[in-house]
Amino acid sequence: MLVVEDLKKSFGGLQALKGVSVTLPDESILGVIGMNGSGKTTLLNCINGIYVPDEGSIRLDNINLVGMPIHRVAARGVGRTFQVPRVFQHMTLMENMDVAQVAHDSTHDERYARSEYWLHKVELLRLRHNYAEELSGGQQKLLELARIMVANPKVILLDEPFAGVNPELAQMLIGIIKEIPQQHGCSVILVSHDLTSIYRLSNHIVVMNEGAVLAEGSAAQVKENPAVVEAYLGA
Ligand SMILES: Nc1ncnc2c1ncn2[C@@H]1O[C@H](COP(=O)(O)OP(=O)(O)OP(=O)(O)O)[C@@H](O)[C@H]1O
Repeated sequence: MLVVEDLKKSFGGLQALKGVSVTLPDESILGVIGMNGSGKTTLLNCINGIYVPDEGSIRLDNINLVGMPIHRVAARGVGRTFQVPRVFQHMTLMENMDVAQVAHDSTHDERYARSEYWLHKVELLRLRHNYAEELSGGQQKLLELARIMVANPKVILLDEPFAGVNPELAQMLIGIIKEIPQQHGCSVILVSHDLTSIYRLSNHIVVMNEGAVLAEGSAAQVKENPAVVEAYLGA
């Protein structure tokens, strides 16, 4: 379980997170929505160690991640994708997948099989010897997801996975994300402006507004919350 408590982060005079608390139970999907600039990406950046929060705690299975460098947070089982995918452009897809498993105590054959499994899942296996730079933007997002999943994470943080992805690939992505908690024992924090996908996928939704949690609950609860409708959905 990932528990974030009272997280605060400022950039100069701007308070991007004003005391945010969220809980991600095991094998679940937490959707995070909110207007531009409400602090969603900053929350992810604090969780995976890109930023050190000013205050608050982030505990994964009771271990505080605050202050850990990014690679150690990753080694604890936190995977992350970005709004603009960060794959290794000048490596082949298989090399990208292999790099993600360097810390793993497994044989070359085991790593190869896992790489093939995930590339097959995201329907990129036929391109496994191509360079990542040859992929479309949407395919790079799929590769990035495959690359974090091949490392066998406990928690993945997905930042706008559907942005810039064509509808067909987005449907495939939704299907893959949906089965990750139960099939792979991994929880998901999903940040997206795509409300339809958020409502479809999330067990619980947090609505952020100006660096704070404005509301949370099920899709139905969030949709009916007057504060949410006024501040966000009705905007
Ligand atoms: N490194 C940084 N330096 C200065 N300000 C930053 C930095 N990162 C984020 N901010 C500011 O913090 C606030 C929250 O930004 P953040 O990217 O977390 O919002 P967001 O909800 O993810 O927005 P969007 O939906 O547009 O991606 C914004 O005002 C942003 O300009």
